[in-house]
Amino acid sequence: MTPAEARAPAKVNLALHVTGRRADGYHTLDSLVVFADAADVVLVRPAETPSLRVTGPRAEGVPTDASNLVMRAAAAMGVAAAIELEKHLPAAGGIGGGSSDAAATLRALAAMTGRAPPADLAALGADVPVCMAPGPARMRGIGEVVEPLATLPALDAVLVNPGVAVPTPQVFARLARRENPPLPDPLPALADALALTDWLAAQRNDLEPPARALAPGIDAALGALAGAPGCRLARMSGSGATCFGLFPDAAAAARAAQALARPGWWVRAVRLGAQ
Ligand SMILES: C[C@](O)(CO)[C@H](O)COP(=O)(O)OP(=O)(O)OC[C@H]1O[C@@H](n2ccc(N)nc2=O)[C@H](O)[C@@H]1O
Ligand SMILES: Nc1ncnc2c1ncn2[C@@H]1O[C@H](COP(=O)(O)OP(=O)(O)OP(=O)(O)O)[C@@H](O)[C@H]1O
Repeated sequence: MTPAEARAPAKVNLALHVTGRRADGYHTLDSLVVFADAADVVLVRPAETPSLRVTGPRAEGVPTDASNLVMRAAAAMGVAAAIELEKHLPAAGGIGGGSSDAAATLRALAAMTGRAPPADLAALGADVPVCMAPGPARMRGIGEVVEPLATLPALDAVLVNPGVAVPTPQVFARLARRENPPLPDPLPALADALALTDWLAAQRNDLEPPARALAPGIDAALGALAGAPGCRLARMSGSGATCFGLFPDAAAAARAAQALARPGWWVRAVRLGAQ
């Protein structure tokens, strides 16, 4: 067995409609998901006993014990491995840090051992199924129903995390309304980035109002993005607090990222949906 590496790209919910709640308390979603060219990196090596080392610029505060989702992913595959997790993405940030790391671990361990990943991916986290093959997708159920959208146009964006960790369960618990309209079915044909952006403006992230009530820093991030020259749409991803702004091209996104930089904020110009 030789070591293997996998990238764990940031997940962005371009739209996130909460459509109901199941008897077990999990919410049903209808979400348009894309991935960014900003990522954590997972490296796995064969070992007698499982171990984890967390490195990188965003390692602080990330669990290094069995509660880390990469360790839970390895345990679910029944593989003992020495894992190195290089953190670049803010944790508890609404861009699937833990879920994308778990999915990357499963891909790396599958490459290292030849074993198949476990069948019940959602048991590791509702975002793990969509993170298994990172690409544009419509996600439904509680996250286990994933429909790839190969033709979705790529977008130039800026991600802003205002430095507040927002626990996902608290955001769902504060929803004023659990039954909301789903995305249109089927989705319309969206020829280019501008058509996609215009259409997205009429969709929602239903978790944005409860997250804003919990973490006022989100208002500041959304306001700053919306006021950046060229920004066509500013919205929160997942359960927050990371927000994204959509821009006409990579140069406008890069200029905005530079202008938005401030202490305590994580700001990145990214390309969404072009993996
Ligand atoms: C909000 C999203 O980020 C949208 O992509 C995800 O659905 C959250 O995915 P995740 O972080 O992998 O979520 P999990 O770790 O499975 O769940 C964390 C908590 O969020 C709530 N949760 C999550 C997903 C879902 N469909 N309904 C929920 O109510 C539950 O309280 C759950 O205990
Ligand atoms: N590999 C990991 N990276 C980051 N956080 C992790 C990891 N494993 C476990 N955690 C824990 O999970 C919690 C948040 O996980 P995660 O980063 O997936 O949230 P999120 O980005 O808000 O997810 P989502 O976009 O699905 O709402 C944190 O409290 C953190 O302690």
